[in-house]
Amino acid sequence: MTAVDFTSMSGLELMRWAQRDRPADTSSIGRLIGITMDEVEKGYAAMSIRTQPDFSNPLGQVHGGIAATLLDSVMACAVHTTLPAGARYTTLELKVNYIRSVALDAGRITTEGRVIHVGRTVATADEGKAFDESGKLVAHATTTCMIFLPR
Ligand SMILES: CC(C)(COP(=O)(O)OP(=O)(O)OC[C@H]1O[C@@H](n2cnc3c(N)ncnc32)[C@H](O)[C@@H]1OP(=O)(O)O)[C@@H](O)C(=O)NCCC(=O)NCCSC(=O)Cc1ccccc1
Repeated sequence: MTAVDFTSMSGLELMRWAQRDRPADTSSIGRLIGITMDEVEKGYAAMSIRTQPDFSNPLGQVHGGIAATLLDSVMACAVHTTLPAGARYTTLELKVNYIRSVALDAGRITTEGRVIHVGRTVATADEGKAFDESGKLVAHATTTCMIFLPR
């Protein structure tokens, strides 16, 4: 397998690589719960997931952590698409509103994230939105990310 030099890729190049070429057996939270990276543009990302019985909370609906994980991921990746090669980042804060419960057999949940602001040390994103298969909004979110630019 050819080694990939992540430090030489811009955030957008890295996200496009992750969408297109990342080996399916690479360990990640995305692989564990089945997140698909559907679209990546500068300042924008879209991801989806198929609901499964193991997502159940004790109330018999999809656990809120699934939407939170998707929304955290999609907004952070949207931020990442704006960063130069070698920059790192992390989520500082995440706020999720759960608008509708998601049934375990709901099917595919799609999410989108859009960047609002990218500064030297802080980035914010919103329009972290999650929709069910009928197009109904099930959750929305905002985030603040910390950026570590290369020295
Ligand atoms: C019900 C409410 C909280 C408030 O709704 P409002 O905004 O005041 O009402 P609105 O009239 O605008 O209707 C909006 C939609 O809600 C539906 N609906 C309304 N009332 C009821 C009702 N009484 N019963 C059933 N459904 C009701 C209504 O039909 C409509 O849908 P539709 O347009 O027909 O398709 C809603 O926002 C919601 O379900 N959020 C998701 C919460 C969620 O899933 N959290 C994550 C899981 S928690 C977790 O995992 C943590 C945990 C771990 C371990 C153990 C335990 C927990």
